[in-house]
Amino acid sequence: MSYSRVKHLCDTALLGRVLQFKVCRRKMPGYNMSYRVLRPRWMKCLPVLSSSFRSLSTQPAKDGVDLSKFPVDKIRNFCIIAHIDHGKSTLADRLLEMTGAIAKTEKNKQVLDKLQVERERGITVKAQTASLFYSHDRQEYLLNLIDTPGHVDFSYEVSRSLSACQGVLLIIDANQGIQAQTVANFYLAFEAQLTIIPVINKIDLKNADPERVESQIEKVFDIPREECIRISAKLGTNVETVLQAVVERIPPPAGSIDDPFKALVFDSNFDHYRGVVANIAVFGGRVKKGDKIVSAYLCKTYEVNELGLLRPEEHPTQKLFAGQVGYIVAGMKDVKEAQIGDTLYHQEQPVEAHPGFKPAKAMVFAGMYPMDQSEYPALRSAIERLTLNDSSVTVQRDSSLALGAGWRLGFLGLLHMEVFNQRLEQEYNASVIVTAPTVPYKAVLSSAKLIKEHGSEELTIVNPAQFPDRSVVSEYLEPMVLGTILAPETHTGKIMSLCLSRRAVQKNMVYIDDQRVMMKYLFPLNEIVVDFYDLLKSLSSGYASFDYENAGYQTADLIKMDILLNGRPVEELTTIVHRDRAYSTGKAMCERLKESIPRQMFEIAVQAAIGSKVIARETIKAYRKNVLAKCYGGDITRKMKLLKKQADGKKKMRRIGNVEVPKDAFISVLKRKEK
Ligand SMILES: Nc1nc2c(ncn2[C@@H]2O[C@H](COP(=O)(O)OP(=O)(O)OP(=O)(O)O)[C@@H](O)[C@H]2O)c(=O)[nH]1
Repeated sequence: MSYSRVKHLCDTALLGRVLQFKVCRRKMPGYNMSYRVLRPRWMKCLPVLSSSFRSLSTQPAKDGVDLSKFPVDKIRNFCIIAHIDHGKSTLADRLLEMTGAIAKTEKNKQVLDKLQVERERGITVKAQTASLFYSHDRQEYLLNLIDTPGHVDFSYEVSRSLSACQGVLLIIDANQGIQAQTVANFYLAFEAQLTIIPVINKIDLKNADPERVESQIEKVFDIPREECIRISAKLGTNVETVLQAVVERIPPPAGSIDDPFKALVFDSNFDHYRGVVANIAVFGGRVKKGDKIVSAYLCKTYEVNELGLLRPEEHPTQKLFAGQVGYIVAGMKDVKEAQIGDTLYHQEQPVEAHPGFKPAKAMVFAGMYPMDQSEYPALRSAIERLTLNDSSVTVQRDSSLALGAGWRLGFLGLLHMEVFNQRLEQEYNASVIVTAPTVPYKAVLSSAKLIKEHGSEELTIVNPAQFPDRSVVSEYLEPMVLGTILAPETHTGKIMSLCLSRRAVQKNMVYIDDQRVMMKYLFPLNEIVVDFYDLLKSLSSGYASFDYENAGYQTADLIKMDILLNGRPVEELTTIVHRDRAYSTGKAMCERLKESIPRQMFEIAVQAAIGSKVIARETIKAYRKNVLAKCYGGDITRKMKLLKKQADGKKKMRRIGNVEVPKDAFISVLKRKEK
């Protein structure tokens, strides 16, 4: 068997089955077995093989399960939503263990957080699906669980996942109580008209106060306290009640097996061997291997090569039926073919397409360039594939004088941008330069010529280098967000002054109980995007939480500020600032750059300028060789001559010297230190 064939089989889990057979025959533990049955040439596949084995060890039962025995009324589709770190992934682990989807071992921790970046950062960034088999009242149920991220930057993942569900488990930490993302996630589920089951987690903690949390839930969400379930996901306390509540309270999906086949693509990723793997929610009918299906988006026909359940690893089955959630591989080789939000139907039975998802609104834009222009094609394909898995990123071609051809990418927030960058490096081995992030400003043009050129009076500016001059603009607009802050009452003073310093306007303030306050502020997005959350956390000793939603645009007095290194403008560091902030921002950026740029053999002048007027300056001193070291005593004029020669040399170097700006300086220059 050839190497590529083995690899292919591993990926399609066929080899997994062959090896499983051998494991059973020789009665050996699956893990070690993999090394024994391999021939030396196959050893190269070990990483892939071991992951196949891991998946085998995590899904012992229900091989070849007949999904037709789960009619729609025996199916429940639900999401787990919560604020960051309230225990979604831990509860998902318990549910997987209790239903036998994974083995109960120490190693099986946060199994749904599969990405390296998720494990390293300890956060979920990607929603993950797992199908569970559960018996209740002597009836077998198929439960499809979707674990979602908690951070505001990934809320698009949450809203998409909700479209495949009829209910949610809203997890709330028994110690921290309701937090900003709890409120935001509650409203997402509420607007989608889903059944909400409040689950109070971490009751094992010493400071847990489930009573208080129940009162908060009653007050803020108007859900009676009797509906709350108290659990400890870590210890498994009362988790069985959660499963029962899922079956009893969440309605089964609508749709019938007799309807024409209709499925919504709610997520997808790219596999090197099989092409696009789409996660689907089947709204009606059934689909099987070999069926000819059509993508409503492109009107292209495909043949189904593989389909199955996610448990949480792929688990191929023969068919998928109405109400079920699973994956499908249909020979889509191009990333553009798998649009998230697309509808799939049978070739002979066209159906009305699902309206799809509202496109994610990018909040932060940054330039992304290859380290070396020769890496451009590889980076382009990496970005295309990663954006398939993360459809909330917008991509536009861009180029810069200094960095060559690249892209301008739009993200939902700074963490989203950092995670995307990290995934590019870890999953695609791509090394990139990311420029200073900016928010999408708008300019209302007054020049008829420009209006004609752009085809509209309003111009959105995602690249500060293209900021139009005041002379051709009647007004500038900046994006606003409505921020929600939840914090202990004792910290409100400090939080209010932080918000004021960010040009925020208070809209509302209510007590959610006798200790915690919920405040609403209207912020200019630019003021919160880089470092606001970190500062809020640090000045509230980690107790405040923050979430925001889009609040349109407002007129603002904006100007473009250039950063010059030795008199040369660095286009990638150009920023758009509010006029009142220009001096303080310019000064802070120069100071930050002074800290981030390493000293070189020549002096570097770091300047911030508006037009031709320099508003701030810092100097990075040159390394200096002691040219007088060998001059023992002697005439002063000789010393002066040596020093002058050195100074002339430095001047020349400074003129021709190229200042290298370190990669991370582009973001760090924008972070402000709060006094
Ligand atoms: N004491 C205690 N700790 C818990 C419990 N449930 C979760 N934790 C801990 O809380 C931390 C966060 O848990 P996660 O499951 O990663 O939380 P999450 O909500 O999935 O986090 P994000 O995906 O980042 O939003 C981990 O250190 C868990 O061990 C619990 O019932 N009791």
